[in-house]
Amino acid sequence: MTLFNDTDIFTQGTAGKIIYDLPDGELMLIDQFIAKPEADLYYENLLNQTKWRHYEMELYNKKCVAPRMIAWYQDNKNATWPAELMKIRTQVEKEVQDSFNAVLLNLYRDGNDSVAWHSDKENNTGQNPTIASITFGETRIFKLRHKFNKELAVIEIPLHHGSFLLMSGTTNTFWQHQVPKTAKQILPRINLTFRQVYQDVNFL
Ligand SMILES: O=C(O)CCC(=O)C(=O)O
Ligand SMILES: [Fe+2]
Repeated sequence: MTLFNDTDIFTQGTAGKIIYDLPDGELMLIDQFIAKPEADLYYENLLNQTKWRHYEMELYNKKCVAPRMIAWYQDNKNATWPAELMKIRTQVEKEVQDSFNAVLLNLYRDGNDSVAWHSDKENNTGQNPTIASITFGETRIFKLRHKFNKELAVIEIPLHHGSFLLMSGTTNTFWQHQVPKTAKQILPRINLTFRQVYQDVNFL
């Protein structure tokens, strides 16, 4: 017998926009960008309807499987975008006043799933990409560290259900980010990162 829905326990931060005073970058957070009832529906839909798959990558000439599941949509490439993803993309584009043509979906099944330190500046997103990140489900800590100035403290941002984080300007040139593992017993978290890509992305 289920006494409550999983989504009942997902918390949202205090509504509002935070613009971080980030040296060498631009970072903005909007908690409750997507209101709870809607965020709950998106969570259920994306969790159950997405064709999640493993992401294999090469690390030091060895094949590894990333500790999370992924999916990828790109205009004019694979399958058409599901209606829910398109709705979120439109809402994000309206807020950012910019357009995106691709989205990477990440599923962190539990506390063992994570993403290691990296920058999103890849060949196919050009210099200084704008990355718009939406979170549904369990809150996880998003960390940022400066690549060169080790005197700057690591920044820790809890990304709540329905939150929106925007990394722009030179953020991805000067900063790396990660979502560390946690020993806590937690439910899944879904993260969507909308991007503008200039070439075919073949890893997906
Ligand atoms: O899950 C997150 O919040 C970050 C995901 C990420 O860094 C990425 O997809 O490049
Ligand atoms: Fe990233």
